[in-house]
Amino acid sequence: MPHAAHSAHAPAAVHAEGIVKRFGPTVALDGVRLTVAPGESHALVGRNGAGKSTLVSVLTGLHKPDAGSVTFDGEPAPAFGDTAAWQSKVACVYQKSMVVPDLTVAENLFLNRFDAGSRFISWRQLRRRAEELLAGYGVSVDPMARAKDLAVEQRQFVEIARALSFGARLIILDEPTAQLDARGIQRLFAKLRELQSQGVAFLFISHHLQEVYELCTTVTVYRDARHVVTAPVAELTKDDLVAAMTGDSISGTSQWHAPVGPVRTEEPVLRTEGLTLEGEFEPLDLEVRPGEVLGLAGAAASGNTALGEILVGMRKASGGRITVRGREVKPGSVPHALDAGIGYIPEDRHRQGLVVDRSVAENATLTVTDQLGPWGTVLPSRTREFAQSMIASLDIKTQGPEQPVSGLSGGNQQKVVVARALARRPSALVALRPTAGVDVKSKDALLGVVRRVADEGSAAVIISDELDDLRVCDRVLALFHGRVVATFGSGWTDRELVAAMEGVGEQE
Ligand SMILES: Nc1ncnc2c1ncn2[C@@H]1O[C@H](COP(=O)(O)OP(=O)(O)OP(=O)(O)O)[C@@H](O)[C@H]1O
Repeated sequence: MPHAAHSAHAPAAVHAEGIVKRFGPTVALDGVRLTVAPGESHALVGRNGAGKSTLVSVLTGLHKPDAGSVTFDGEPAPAFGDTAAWQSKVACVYQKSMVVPDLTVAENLFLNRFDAGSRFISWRQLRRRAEELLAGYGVSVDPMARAKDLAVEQRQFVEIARALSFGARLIILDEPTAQLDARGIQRLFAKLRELQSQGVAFLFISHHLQEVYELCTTVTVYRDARHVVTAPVAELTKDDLVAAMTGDSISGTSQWHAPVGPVRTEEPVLRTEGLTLEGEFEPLDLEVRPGEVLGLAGAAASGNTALGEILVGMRKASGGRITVRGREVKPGSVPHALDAGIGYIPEDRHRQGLVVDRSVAENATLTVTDQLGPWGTVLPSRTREFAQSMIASLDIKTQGPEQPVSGLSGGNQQKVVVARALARRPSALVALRPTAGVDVKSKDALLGVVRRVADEGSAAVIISDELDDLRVCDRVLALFHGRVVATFGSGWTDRELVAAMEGVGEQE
């Protein structure tokens, strides 16, 4: 090998040096570096807006840096715009799928890959080639299955196999576990370790520091567009890592539990009676009192998400009813749920949350325009003022209320979604996995806001499988296969709650 003469080590899978990237007045990357060794699993962590996604765009050829250099395997990165050449070096598996849902796995694997000479490729041939390719990477997925019918981690395997088949030896995973349950995560990690042993390198971006410790050997921290530290994971405690991310030393907050308050006797704000959705969850009577945060814990297919979607009017129950402060809510209608006082923090900001080309201020006030001026007029000053208070209380990193939401980092966009839900001062706040994609420190701030909404007399429901989300709850119901299998006060241990969500908890 040409490089071997110079170094005992193989050249880095990727080496980036002095990378600068500006968006107008924003410096998204300020001379950062990153080196990932072959076969290494390297974590990149940082708070929302630190520059992680921007670096990924630079490393995958989507953004041209204003300064700096990138090499793959010791060779200069391909020319900007030469997509095929970039594909042979690196690929990123995003939270949002890049596969075409209606096509089969085989078709997705070979999409845009037939040269003119192979126009008449037969289905049988396509299938055989797909089978070989998948088997080559130890991926057991039916090549004839439609992509949309795959489990999330199977879809990720297909995307990884596709990238490797182009020759890439570096795979970037951007929050890959966001939509996976505990078993899915273990299957994904097992596959990543197997590929790593074959020399494939991974750059792993996650706000779940626990996963960083489980999977990665090295970690790099960025803060405010700058490189802060690169170190073996084993040499940094979780507190060190958080301190590097935030620039100060905070600790212990994630272990915080809601204090045990007095038993509340007021009439419930939110109540369900016999609420059910056939095939999703069994009839359920819930009562959430003023000042209470109720957690609905459950893994994928537990029914907790369907229940949340019914509470906020996105789906219609097959039986039962919902009342807010004694008033029945018309089923299956988001506007009616809003009118009844139900505020909603959705899970998927890309689809349900925002009008991305509008400003932070406009998005934050979308549900309250009737309160921002007399007779239906919207006073810009009032809108700005309201947005500014939200930016401060949720710590939204933005140039100001006028900045389009499209220019915010993912986690900061999620905070705008939260601001919008809070704007109406809802009687009952329903949050679906509210902190997905939000950094550790903002997570605490955001959950603190939910807690505060309740403390001021509203009811709140958090639907999640994230233990940190559930820690702020006064009471947690664990759902498994559509049934409540356990109820916890605020003193549960991680083990017992996880066990209940996995269906092995003690029955009540
Ligand atoms: N297209 C864009 N236009 C303007 N500003 C942008 C654009 N993309 C990113 N930025 C800004 O660059 C900075 C870095 O954003 P980036 O998305 O890289 O952060 P991140 O670390 O990935 O955050 P998150 O954890 O929230 O995803 C932020 O201040 C963001 O507002």
